[in-house]
Amino acid sequence: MSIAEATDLKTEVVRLDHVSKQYGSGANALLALDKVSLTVRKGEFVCLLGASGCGKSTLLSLVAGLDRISGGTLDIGGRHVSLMFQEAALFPWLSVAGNVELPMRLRGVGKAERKRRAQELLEVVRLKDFGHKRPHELSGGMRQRVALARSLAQDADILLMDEPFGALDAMTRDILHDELERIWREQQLTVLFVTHNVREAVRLGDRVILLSSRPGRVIEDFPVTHDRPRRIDSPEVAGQAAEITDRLRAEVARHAH
Ligand SMILES: Nc1ncnc2c1ncn2[C@@H]1O[C@H](COP(=O)(O)OP(=O)(O)OP(=O)(O)O)[C@@H](O)[C@H]1O
Repeated sequence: MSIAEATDLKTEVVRLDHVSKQYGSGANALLALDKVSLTVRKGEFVCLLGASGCGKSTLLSLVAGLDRISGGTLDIGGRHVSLMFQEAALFPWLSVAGNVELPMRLRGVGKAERKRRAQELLEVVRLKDFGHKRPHELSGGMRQRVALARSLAQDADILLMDEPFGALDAMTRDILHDELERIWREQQLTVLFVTHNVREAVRLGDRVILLSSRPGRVIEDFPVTHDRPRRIDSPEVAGQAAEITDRLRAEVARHAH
């Protein structure tokens, strides 16, 4: 690796400094995030973990620019983000290829180039023969692959993923972990990934950031250094997941008192 590349890898692409988010005002005010500070570097895979309602989705929507922060600073340096959710939310009247082409159509990419790129992305997610199908003809796992291809079609600098595999069975999820890890490496993506699932976070992340119960604050930032590709059922992943789960349980119990 050249020095330039090494420096590039250290570039911070997302920086949150004491970011707070309050919904509503007065008696209806709800503090969802409280002075959250975190950075994500180029090429990093960062998982966000926390109890239900701690503000994980709020944090992603702030980074995506879908909502405004109430305090602190948030800087993504004008980079482009794409957001992927638990439900694929594909357009049922468009073919699979049409769904993948859509972000390019909106950007004004010409038809031939769009078709070429959509086919390339369908190959990346291993759906090259399914471009002509309609979303309802696919399984849940296949639909999430299409959603991933559509996210990649946005040519974003940062991929924001909100429990993208939460609705899938364990086996399908396992396969998609492998696929996402491969694509992340090949395409040198930067990923901010929200999950409830501690093992999933350790399986995928370079770091696992634990948020407190509402209002969300960063309570711990766990580096994950096990060799890749990892297996979700490996002793290393299970061991670190148990450690993080204990920390999460302690936090949930603290909040319950
Ligand atoms: N648009 C909104 N208006 C008002 N309150 C909101 C809004 N969006 C989220 N909230 C509240 O903010 C808090 C954080 O919600 P958020 O969805 O970010 O949590 P989460 O950690 O993603 O939850 P889960 O893990 O259950 O998906 C919750 O109490 C939620 O009710």
